[in-house]
Amino acid sequence: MLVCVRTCVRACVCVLPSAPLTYGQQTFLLLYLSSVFTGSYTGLLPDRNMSRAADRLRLLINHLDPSPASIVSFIPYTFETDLLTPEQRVFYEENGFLLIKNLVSEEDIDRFRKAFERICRQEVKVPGLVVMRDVAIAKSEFVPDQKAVSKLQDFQEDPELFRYCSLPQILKYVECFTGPNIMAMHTMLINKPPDAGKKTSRHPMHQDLHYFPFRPADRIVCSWTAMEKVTRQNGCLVVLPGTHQGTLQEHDYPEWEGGVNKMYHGVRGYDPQQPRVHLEMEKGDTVFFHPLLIHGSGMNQTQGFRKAISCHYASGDCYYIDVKGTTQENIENEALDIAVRKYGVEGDVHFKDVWMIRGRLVQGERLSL
Ligand SMILES: CCCCCCCCCCCCCCCCC(=O)SCCNC(=O)CCNC(=O)[C@H](O)C(C)(C)COP(=O)(O)OP(=O)(O)OC[C@H]1O[C@@H](n2cnc3c(N)ncnc32)[C@H](O)[C@@H]1OP(=O)(O)O
Ligand SMILES: Nc1ncnc2c1ncn2[C@@H]1O[C@H](COP(=O)(O)OP(=O)(O)OP(=O)(O)O)[C@@H](O)[C@H]1O
Ligand SMILES: O=C(O)CCC(=O)C(=O)O
Ligand SMILES: [Fe+2]
Ligand SMILES: [Mg+2]
Repeated sequence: MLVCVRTCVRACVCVLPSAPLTYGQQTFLLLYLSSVFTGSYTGLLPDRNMSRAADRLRLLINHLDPSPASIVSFIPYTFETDLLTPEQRVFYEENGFLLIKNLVSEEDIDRFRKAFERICRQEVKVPGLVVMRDVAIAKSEFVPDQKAVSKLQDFQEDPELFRYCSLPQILKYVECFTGPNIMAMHTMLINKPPDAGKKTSRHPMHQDLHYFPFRPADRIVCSWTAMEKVTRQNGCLVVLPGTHQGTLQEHDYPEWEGGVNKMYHGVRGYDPQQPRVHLEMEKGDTVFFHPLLIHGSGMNQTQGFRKAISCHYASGDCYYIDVKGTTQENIENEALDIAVRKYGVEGDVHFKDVWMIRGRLVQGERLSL
């Protein structure tokens, strides 16, 4: 029983037997729950919900004896809505991702592709947009423009591309993870190029939370939509199921001979022997994943550019944290260097400002982000 409580802590409350727990088991569970609620656990609740959390804890305590089964509805990773089936909720709890087939229409994806091409042809100028070239291409000789782009970052000011972030069918899922107040914090269109022979088209295994100076992690989710069929051949997403239950790890540039793209940090000491899952997807399929889930993508061994569009969402009542003195300090410094160059601001700019100015409300109220 205790093992069950410890390993499936988040889901355990939904599988607790209705038989009364022993005194020791109750103590363990209560200690665990209170560490969750007081924030010593990574998946802590937002500050402003503390009093509600305390009420809930009191409620749980009252319910524990004699009937622990009455705390059935407490599943912290997802919210109860009419959308997710119990199987889908449990799948996300256990694996840290959820794949929904055929969520975005062909028509929408074709429109995003056209908007992307207009940007590559430099027919539109989008404020704040970062166009990234693959490091192998950037360092080689002339490459025609459309083919040189490996990633668009920060398309929040392009109305057509940003439509992706507000698609009602996406937001309905996002709400299950963030709750009703939703901020689009980071936008990306990835145009993974055919590998130029140096394996630079790989994206090292990482946790997206490394880049984010806001919490709680459990109220952040990424949606990633395949804009065409993605396979192991053209470098689909690779995930390590269940790693979202761990903590944020140290990230660094991997030591790759052929070079690594700017800011492509990987988890330090990545063990390639760990069981991984390749997420092959059809055009329009969408995966939602937790920011602690370790993921990356392999090299693109085809001649096509593998396209995907994505957005990171966070609950409007997430709050910023100071990452000084944490494992995230290295990415903060890099991001601030780029921000100083990009926005031409000196001195008093903070990591959180870089996020605050890019975040956009897509549903409900903008609270602390
Ligand atoms: C305000 C922005 C700050 C941002 C902050 C915060 C975080 C962003 C990530 C959020 C993450 C969310 C989730 C997880 C995401 C994981 C990722 O995807 S991380 C990777 C994201 N990558 C970036 O954000 C990189 C952004 N790119 C850039 O800033 C630029 O494209 C650039 C790499 C700085 C290149 O600038 P540019 O001026 O356009 O390029 P050039 O003048 O041609 O080259 C200058 C110099 O840089 C070399 N170079 C070019 N491309 C690359 C590359 N891809 N990788 C490494 N180096 C590159 C180029 O060779 C030149 O070098 P030289 O030595 O001077 O010749
Ligand atoms: N040292 C490392 N640090 C972080 N991530 C790594 C490291 N080495 C490989 N990876 C990542 O592991 C994932 C798997 O990559 P890789 O290209 O080796 O295999 P694959 O494409 O999944 O399968 P295969 O090429 O065998 O068909 C990719 O995300 C890759 O970037
Ligand atoms: O599309 C990919 O290759 C992975 C992108 C990714 O994980 C990221 O940018 O955070
Ligand atoms: Fe990522
Ligand atoms: Mg590969």
